[in-house]
Amino acid sequence: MYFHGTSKINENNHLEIGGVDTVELVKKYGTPIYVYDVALIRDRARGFKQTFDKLGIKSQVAYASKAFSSIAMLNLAQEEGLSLDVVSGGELYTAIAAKFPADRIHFHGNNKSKEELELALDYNIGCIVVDNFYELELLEQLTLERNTQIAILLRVTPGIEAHTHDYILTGQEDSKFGFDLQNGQAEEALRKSLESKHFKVLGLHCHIGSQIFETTGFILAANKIIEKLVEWNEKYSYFPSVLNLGGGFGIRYTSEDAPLTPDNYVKEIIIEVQKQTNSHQLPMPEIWIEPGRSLVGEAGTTLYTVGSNKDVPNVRKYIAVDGGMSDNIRPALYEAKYEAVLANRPLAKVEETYSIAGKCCESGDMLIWDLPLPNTVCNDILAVFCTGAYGYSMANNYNRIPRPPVVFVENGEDQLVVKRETYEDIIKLDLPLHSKINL
Ligand SMILES: Cc1ncc(COP(=O)(O)O)c(C=O)c1O
Ligand SMILES: N[C@@H](CCCC[NH3+])C(=O)O
Repeated sequence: MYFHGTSKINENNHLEIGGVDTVELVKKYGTPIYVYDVALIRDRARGFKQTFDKLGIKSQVAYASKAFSSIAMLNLAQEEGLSLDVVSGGELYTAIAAKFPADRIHFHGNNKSKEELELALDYNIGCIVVDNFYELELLEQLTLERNTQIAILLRVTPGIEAHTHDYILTGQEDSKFGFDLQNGQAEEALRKSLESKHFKVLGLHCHIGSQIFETTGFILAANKIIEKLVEWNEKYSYFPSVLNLGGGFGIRYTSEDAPLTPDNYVKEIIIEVQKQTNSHQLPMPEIWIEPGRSLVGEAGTTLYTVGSNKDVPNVRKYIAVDGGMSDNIRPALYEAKYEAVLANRPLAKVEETYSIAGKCCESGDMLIWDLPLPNTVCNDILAVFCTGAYGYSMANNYNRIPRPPVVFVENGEDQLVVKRETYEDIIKLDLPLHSKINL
């Protein structure tokens, strides 16, 4: 049995997280419920930040809020001195509502709308990561109308195929994201940006993919970028002050995963950039990174109540929980694997193998296949580990199932940070037929 962060078995023989008994949490808040181990998030944030500080490298560690965005989460990111990566008007709006310092917000996205860019300009955010020529033109027009200047990074695709699931790869040549580094697009984007007096071109950004366990891909990407920068420095006398190498640092979902620690992920990358820039007698740029999953993924645990079961003799035993692909779509989307225990009796003898079904009307709504568990009965509490990234943020109302609440636990205290959705919430945007209500 593997426990993340502060999770452990307590004197009541229950799973405890952040000093709080999960069985008590279920009594208080019901199920399903996402529980976040705040100390683990702080620990990860400090791990990344301190590595840069110890090496004396100017940096920004931006939390990729797509992994889990809520006002309290952004407050926590701010408390830990992180910057923030947002990728939509909604994520930016959450940052504004959380009063996140504007100058530390970076705005991503491959199809930002005029309204989204205007919101970013209104709030005067730290920088916009420009993804394509359409956006470059639109942003130039908007800054011209406002007679203002905005800091930008150019997102480039370095042509790296990182070893991960196809759908979460982003750095390869055939990708919807960014300016291609090899075919001249990135250079053209740089030239256009440098010509505009409305842009302050901070530097380049790349993100090679997600759930990556090795530093090789990051190093390769950095090298390809620096190679171009050397060329561009000669041609345009331009060298960036910022090199943003994105996120994507892998975490341990199951025993098959062997992640590095935050300092190990970034140390090698920093050293390589230092080596390359030194060898070309160029200044060391600030290094920015954007971890999402590695900050919050292992900190999240989802608690479910076990309900029905079905035995298919000689084939499989199913047990169903009171959530599923509506609160965790990753198994259905990526065949993602998870580990789980019974939170109310984690030490009970393992004597069965169950497949854990969700309650949605889809055969593919399976959370875990072939999970070894004790004899499990209705009302047992199943704790699925490592659901903190892309769980709540990808939750949905399929079958009109309300989204679960989010509770933070730390030092023996629990705090509700996102309320449970209600049936009223589910229908609140609906209008009856013939209502004749216009926008
Ligand atoms: C541009 C960018 N930055 C950061 C991230 C965060 O990735 P992860 O959660 O894997 O760290 C992503 C998602 O893959 C991304 O697309
Ligand atoms: N949402 C994905 C990863 C994509 C990250 C954003 N580019 C996941 O759950 O693993």
